[in-house]
Amino acid sequence: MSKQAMSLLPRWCSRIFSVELNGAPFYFAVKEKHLGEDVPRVFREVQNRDKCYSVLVYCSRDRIKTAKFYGELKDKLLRDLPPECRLSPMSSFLPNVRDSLVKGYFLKGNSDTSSPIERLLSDLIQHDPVLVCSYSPAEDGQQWTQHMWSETASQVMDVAKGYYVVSSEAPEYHPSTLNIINSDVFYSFDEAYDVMKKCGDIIPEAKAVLELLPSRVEARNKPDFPVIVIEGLDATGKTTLTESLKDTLGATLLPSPPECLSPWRARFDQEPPLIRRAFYALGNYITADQIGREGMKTPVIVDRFWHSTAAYAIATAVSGPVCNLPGEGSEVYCWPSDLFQPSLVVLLTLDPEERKRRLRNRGQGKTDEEEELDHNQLFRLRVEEAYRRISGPACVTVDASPSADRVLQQVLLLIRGKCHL
Ligand SMILES: Nc1ncnc2c1ncn2[C@@H]1O[C@H](COP(=O)(O)OP(=O)(O)O)[C@@H](O)[C@H]1O
Ligand SMILES: Nc1ccn([C@@H]2O[C@H](COP(=O)(O)OP(=O)(O)O)[C@@H](O)[C@H]2O)c(=O)n1
Repeated sequence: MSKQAMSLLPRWCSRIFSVELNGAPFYFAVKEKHLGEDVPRVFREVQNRDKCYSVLVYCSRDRIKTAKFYGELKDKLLRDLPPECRLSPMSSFLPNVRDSLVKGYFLKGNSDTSSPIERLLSDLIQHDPVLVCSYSPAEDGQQWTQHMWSETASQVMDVAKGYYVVSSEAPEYHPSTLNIINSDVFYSFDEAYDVMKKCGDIIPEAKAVLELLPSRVEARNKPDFPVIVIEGLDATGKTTLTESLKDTLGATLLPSPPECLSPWRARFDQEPPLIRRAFYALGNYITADQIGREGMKTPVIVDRFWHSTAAYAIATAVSGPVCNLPGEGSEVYCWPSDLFQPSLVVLLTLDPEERKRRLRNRGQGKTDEEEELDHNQLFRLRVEEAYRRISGPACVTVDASPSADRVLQQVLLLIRGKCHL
């Protein structure tokens, strides 16, 4: 077993494991002895002949490589595993301990598929940063045990001792919230810059992005004119409103991410969250630099800014219902201390049905496939709630369902009240 895998072991029995089945997490722990505890539900539903496995990707010191590998692992498993094998997202963590989350997959196969699955896992453990365990019924037939695999120079074998798997309560903090800071959301220019810089060797476009960045985050004077950010989900009317505000106020309109990043956006959208989110975070600093210049001449309207970066990142990192989000007031929702703070942030909200209607009218209604609807609904609710929880500045919610002109008037009232325009 590699040194890095060994480093996960000392607190192995303090770790909780979570398997996500149909979007719901099932938690279990491992113990050296069992005292008649319940068999975890994940295993209770498994048929007699079935065998289960877990593949966890442990974090090497090279975060970029780990993030890339995690994304590639899913593709590899889906491609190479027998089609009957069921693959579910899985994680292991120390309850409520920051940065303790390791992610992976839970595999369920039957006796017909165990040989090809085990061949694939043997190959993985020898070449990649993974920790593999298999799960099978214990001798008494009542309990299930976890056996950790170990790779030696020539073969893969079970570590002799098995651990019993027992049911575990849901932790206070949803596991996916443990690693958000500086992996999904960046709270300073330097943290995001560091990720982009390290990407330079494997993603040539990262170098081009670095060249577009302001040479340093300058402590500019506050712009003379107000800076107003318009936020909201796709099709809530941001483009319509920002164009009208620009004309009405004689303002400069800046999109975020800035136009200079457009050629690279599709490229970074394909990357794992660590890299993708660093790209968007850096975009805000470019926009902030532009705000600093334009805000000396005219009012500035910004189409999306840090609220979007953080809210989408948090809502994607966390799965399930809104209650899984980090609680209100969590440091996760704090504004980066080195990022320009706008005078006003307006969040446009819209009834889901009306939003869908506007998406359809714009000719982009194809994402609303029935089977995805539930998932999207929860995602939408998480984004909106994360928007509302972000502070420093917090956003002011405006109902975007009235006519475009009435929404404009409503926002102008807010601007005049807050920014003395
Ligand atoms: N207040 C409004 N009432 C009705 N339709 C609107 C309103 N604002 C925008 N729209 C229409 O809804 C669609 C989405 O608006 P858009 O401004 O492109 O949203 P976003 O920039 O937030 O994606 C467009 O077809 C637009 O004409
Ligand atoms: N400042 C920004 C703007 C967008 N984004 C990301 O861009 C996506 C939304 O872009 P979009 O193309 O749907 O935006 P619009 O079509 O609404 O302008 C979200 O996934 C956000 O994560 C960001 O992270 N930071």
